[in-house]
Amino acid sequence: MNARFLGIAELVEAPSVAVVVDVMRAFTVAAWAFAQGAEKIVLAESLDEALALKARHPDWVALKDGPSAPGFDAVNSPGLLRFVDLGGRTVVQKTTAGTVGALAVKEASLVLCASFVVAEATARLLRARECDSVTFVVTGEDGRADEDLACAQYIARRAAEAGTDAAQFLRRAGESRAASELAEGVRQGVHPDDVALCLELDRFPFAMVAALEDSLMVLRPCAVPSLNDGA
Ligand SMILES: O=C(O)[C@H](CS(=O)(=O)O)OP(=O)(O)O
Ligand SMILES: [Mg+2]
Repeated sequence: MNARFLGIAELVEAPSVAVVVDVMRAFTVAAWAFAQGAEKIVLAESLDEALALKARHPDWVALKDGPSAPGFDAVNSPGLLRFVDLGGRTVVQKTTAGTVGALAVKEASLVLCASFVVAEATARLLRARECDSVTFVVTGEDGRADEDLACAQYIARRAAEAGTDAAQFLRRAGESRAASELAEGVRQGVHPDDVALCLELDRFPFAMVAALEDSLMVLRPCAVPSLNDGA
């Protein structure tokens, strides 16, 4: 597989296949939202758009990163979201890096949103679709966030060879600036378990596919056949 790793600002043309990586915390949170029963996640362009969507659909759950704010129902924390029943709900998510990265590749023919908790399912979907050229979007810190780059490199390796060991990639993510900032209370809207939850390898068996639906970028879980199913 031909893999390239780009920051959001380096995306000059729409890739064919994009894997948008945000370990801490947008796409760990998104996976937890699906685990808690959410039907879909609308990725909002701005806080104003998130609030406008919420106003139009009062039953939707509006989620932002940083501290909570009027009009929003939840923050971008897996540790907090794992206790929320989202059965059948639509979540609207707006964050600094992850959602921006996904919206930057909305013209791609296949967009996967990923983190360590869905790494194997993401790699397996890339294999199943026989994707031989994949652009990994490293969303954090202008493409230099090591938790995102490590996860992207791990998924790329797993997509090419099933035997890759995750330990060194998880160690890099655990030593990243984002992990330190979350642990030290620099970031807001944080639960003490957030870093550990973001480093849980393959916590969930699904990948996450984003696609345009009526001009909104919508993220949905995607079941991936397990190895035992012959994939
Ligand atoms: O929620 C996060 O961890 C970050 C935003 S900040 O760095 O905490 O302000 O957003 P994300 O888009 O999930 O990287
Ligand atoms: Mg991030």
